[in-house]
Amino acid sequence: MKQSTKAHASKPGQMTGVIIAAHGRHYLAEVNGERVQCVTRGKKTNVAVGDIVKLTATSADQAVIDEITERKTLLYRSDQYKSKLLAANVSQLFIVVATEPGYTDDLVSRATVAAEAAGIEIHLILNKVDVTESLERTRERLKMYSKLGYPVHEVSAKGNPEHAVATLQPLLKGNSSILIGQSGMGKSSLINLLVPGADIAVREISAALDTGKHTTTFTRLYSMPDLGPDTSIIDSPGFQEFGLYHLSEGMLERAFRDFKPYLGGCKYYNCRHLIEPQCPVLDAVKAGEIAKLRHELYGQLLHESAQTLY
Ligand SMILES: Nc1nc2c(ncn2[C@@H]2O[C@H](COP(=O)(O)OP(=O)(O)OP(=O)(O)O)[C@@H](O)[C@H]2O)c(=O)[nH]1
Ligand SMILES: [Zn+2]
Repeated sequence: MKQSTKAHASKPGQMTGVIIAAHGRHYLAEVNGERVQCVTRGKKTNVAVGDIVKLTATSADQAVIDEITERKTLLYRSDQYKSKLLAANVSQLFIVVATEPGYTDDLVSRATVAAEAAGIEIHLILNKVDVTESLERTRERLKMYSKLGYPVHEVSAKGNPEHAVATLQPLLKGNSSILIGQSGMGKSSLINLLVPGADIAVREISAALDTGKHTTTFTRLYSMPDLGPDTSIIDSPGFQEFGLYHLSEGMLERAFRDFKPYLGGCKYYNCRHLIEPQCPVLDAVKAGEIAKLRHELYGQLLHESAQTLY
């Protein structure tokens, strides 16, 4: 999106930075390669990792956030009560799954729906392909996603790290990406391969934000200057749930890529594709063209969307 330079011209003393970590109302921004602690004005917590912000310095290494510049994308989750910003301005989402332990289709599919709704490209990474016993079964399960057009990249962070880097680096180059995954899939192992020094950076960020022992519970952004000036990767904590209460009915049906060919053909203009007669979406589920799992998740998300209290 083109932005008028005038609207975003900096005031005297103002700096532009990117938010690289967030913890409560405390943020860390990177400004010309330097880290600056910053806070919002008032009680606002509407800043996300990846946001480009205008800052005014309050001391040598502290600042206040004046303005969030227009976001290209915003990825978020939500529960009944409020939404939780995951990342701003990312162009692609990598969902890490593994041969072992097993991943949950419900969570993977919810992540795809969130990304589709936000206009973010989706890739899956199948890690631990060295675990051969469960490889074929996992590949079979993942066909549901490759059929939707989401690329699945096979790697082994531990078994063949060079291959993992060679596979993923070209995909990251020039893009801002976010990695998500359930605990145990090997996301940290992959981040450490892709971002040498990530461990040290996490400790430094944690100290700067004063998060104490909770070193892995916050989202952080790593610039990857070796891959170009606009390359970055966001690491987010593992998750057990992925609420999407914020998506309206209309947004939901469009966020299911598999529904697209069938939308618009329903007998009733306000068809919810649940029990209505003459619904091509339901026909496609019956015919096996849309996976049952995906349609069930759609039904569940519609239900959640009706429960929103905010
Ligand atoms: N066999 C095998 N094990 C791996 C591979 N990658 C990671 N692991 C192991 O899987 C376990 C989990 O890896 P992590 O990188 O900590 O996983 P994570 O997804 O960051 O998990 P959390 O830190 O719990 O969020 C560790 O014991 C790793 O050694 C792989 O390619 N093959
Ligand atoms: Zn319908």
